[in-house]
Amino acid sequence: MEGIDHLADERNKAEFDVEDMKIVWAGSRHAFEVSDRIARLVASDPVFEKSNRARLSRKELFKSTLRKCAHAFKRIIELRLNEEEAGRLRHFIDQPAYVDLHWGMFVPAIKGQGTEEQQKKWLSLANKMQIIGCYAQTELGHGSNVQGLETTATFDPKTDEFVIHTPTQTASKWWPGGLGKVSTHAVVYARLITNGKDYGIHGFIVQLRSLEDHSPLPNITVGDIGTKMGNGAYNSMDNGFLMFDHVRIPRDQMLMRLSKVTREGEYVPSDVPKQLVYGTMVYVRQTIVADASNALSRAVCIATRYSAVRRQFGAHNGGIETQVIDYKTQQNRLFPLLASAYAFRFVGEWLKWLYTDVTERLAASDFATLPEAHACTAGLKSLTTTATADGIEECRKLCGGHGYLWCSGLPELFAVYVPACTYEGDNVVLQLQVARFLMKTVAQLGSGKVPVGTTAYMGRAAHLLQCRSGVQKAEDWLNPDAVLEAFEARALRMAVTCAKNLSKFENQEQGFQELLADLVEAAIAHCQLIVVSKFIAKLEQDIGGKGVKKQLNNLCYIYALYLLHKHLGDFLSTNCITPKQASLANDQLRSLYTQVRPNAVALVDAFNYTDHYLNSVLGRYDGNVYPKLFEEAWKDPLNDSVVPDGYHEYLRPVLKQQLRTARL
Ligand SMILES: CCCCCCCC/C=C\C/C=C/C(=O)SCCNC(=O)CCNC(=O)[C@H](O)C(C)(C)COP(=O)(O)OP(=O)(O)OC[C@H]1O[C@@H](n2cnc3c(N)ncnc32)[C@H](O)[C@@H]1OP(=O)(O)O
Ligand SMILES: Cc1cc2nc3c(=O)[nH]c(=O)nc-3n(C[C@H](O)[C@H](O)[C@H](O)COP(=O)(O)OP(=O)(O)OC[C@H]3O[C@@H](n4cnc5c(N)ncnc54)[C@H](O)[C@@H]3O)c2cc1C
Repeated sequence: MEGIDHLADERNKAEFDVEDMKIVWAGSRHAFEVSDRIARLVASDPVFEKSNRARLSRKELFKSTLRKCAHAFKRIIELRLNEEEAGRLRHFIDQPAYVDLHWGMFVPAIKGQGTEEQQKKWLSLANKMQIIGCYAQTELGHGSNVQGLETTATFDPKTDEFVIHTPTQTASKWWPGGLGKVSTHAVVYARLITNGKDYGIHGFIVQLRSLEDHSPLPNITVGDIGTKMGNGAYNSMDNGFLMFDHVRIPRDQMLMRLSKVTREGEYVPSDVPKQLVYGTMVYVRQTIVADASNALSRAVCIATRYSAVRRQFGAHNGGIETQVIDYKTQQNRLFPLLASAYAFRFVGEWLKWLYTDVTERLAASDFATLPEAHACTAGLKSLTTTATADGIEECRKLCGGHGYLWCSGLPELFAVYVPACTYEGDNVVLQLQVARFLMKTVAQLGSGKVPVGTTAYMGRAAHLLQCRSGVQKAEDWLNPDAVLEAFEARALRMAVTCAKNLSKFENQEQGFQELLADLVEAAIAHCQLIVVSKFIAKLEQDIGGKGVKKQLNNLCYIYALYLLHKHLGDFLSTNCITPKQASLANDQLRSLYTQVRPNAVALVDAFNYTDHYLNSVLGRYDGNVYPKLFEEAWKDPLNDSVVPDGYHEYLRPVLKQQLRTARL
């Protein structure tokens, strides 16, 4: 029935003020108001309709994406939206597109690596979208191993130009988003060669297509790499391939903020760490962490509302059946994901602060915190995207059979999200960066250098290596010190064990390769500690609103104790806790699930998602699932006719054949 809120009873049960929680989730009242206004603007504009995306051919989908981007740009100008509002607009349009790479990587790469003069020239064009750019780093043969890239940029002093060339097939650029069909320009990463010497990977601005008719410029071969996983999903993006046949660009199109090539061809190395050439990746990894909570909360919102609507078993004497959300198994799968969504929100906020802080320090030539910023962005990108991709799939299963329908919103969300485990650095490769950072930190313990920031706990090694948890009853697991100590001791002990095992190898690099799997586990333990500690730190802030802090407290301990339960092997094998304490943690977890249960629907309402953004029949705000599932089914092209196309050619002859055979 239209107009009825099938989830009203659930909403009435809530023990906190949802409106206040919306502000906490958004980050501030201002952020909430901007998001709310822009989400409604998108939802009410027919050009941004997306419910039929799965039924479009790739070409139709791509053209509709171009239309949406053009319309969005028009609205941004008409409504004079600022940068923040424009970013929210793109977010709520919710269709991967070339603009993501233009604004998300091309512009930041120029900002981070271009000189002031270069920024002035290129950003004024890019900001008005008079040129459209992408980030062309990955090649067919190398993605993770950036130092292994093969594209060359050879300086020609005769003409004061670089010659950009693709020497082999594996050197072809492959994957850059926006490259395939749209970008007029790219920041191309290539090996800089001058005076016969290879100086490694540097960034160059290269024009790819004519600004008159969009055709590729001479000696450039460019196209789309093909259809990707899922219907709709990431197929709105033109990930591309690109080959150069001795393409010439002026010398001043090398991004020269960090290092330079003079008119004479002399290479002038940077007086800042060369790793700053990777700065765009640090920036984007930070935004990916901030985005993980968006994707996970969206899936959790769908699964929670549907779990409250769906009933199976448990009816007695003709009574009403049990809501599946009341099964402890459902809660044990769903509530840790709800808690993770909030946890990732807060760690994302903190990482944004860390990124801003390191950027300011770099501007003042203080490079001390760069390794930590790299480790945190890499490790948290890996941790949050892995958990989010797995979490979306778990939400699909939590919705039973109907979760597998495209109109549940979950299959497409998964297909769009899962490459986040690979792009901006494969998640295992990134955890190995964290492991290297941890091994360095452990090696320095006792040298007088005090670990700071996220590794400060390692400075308390004497205590953490021998302490035993003091937990004696289930409620003790709600003590932040008890939780933090267990997570710190586990992370430190795993890192120290790896370091000890490494020291048994004569060749450290060989040892590192041998211990890769353990090192990744140690890195994950360290990153989980960061998330837990930032959630606990959030609770120490002044959070107002009726009952809001209590709910966040419950979610925080669900997150921590669920991790403890999931990684029990780590905690027990490192003697951080006893089996009895593990069992008490489980008791506490069950109690927290009971406390969250009446608030579950309100906790997902606090995400403030419009039905347009969710695009899910199962996650509808009003919970009116069943009639809408039918409506969706009737819309399917297969139901356009009662007898399907192909009946006369392929079905009737078979049926007739069977008839004849049966008569024999
Ligand atoms: C909401 C808005 C969102 C906008 C964004 C839209 C998203 C759109 C979706 C997709 C876009 C996708 C884009 C891409 O995928 S772009 C390509 C990304 N590619 C990668 O991430 C490659 C992964 N590989 C690497 O990052 C590196 O090569 C490495 C980390 C694996 C290092 O390899 P290695 O060979 O060991 O190292 P090096 O010799 O190169 O350097 C070692 C040295 O440098 C330190 N270091 C490495 N990376 C960084 C860094 N980023 N910052 C600072 N320092 C770094 C490393 O720690 C070593 O330090 P040392 O031990 O002290 O020597
Ligand atoms: C949707 C999508 C969008 C993308 N957009 C862009 C873009 O805009 N611009 C761009 O330049 N690139 C882009 N990429 C490319 C992306 O950055 C790379 O695919 C990514 O960095 C992973 O590199 P790879 O493909 O070389 O993986 P590989 O390194 O080949 O990984 C294969 C396997 O090897 C393992 N492995 C690799 N090295 C190690 C190691 N040292 N130790 C242990 N295990 C290892 C990995 O864990 C993985 O299991 C995109 C990719 C995707 C999927």
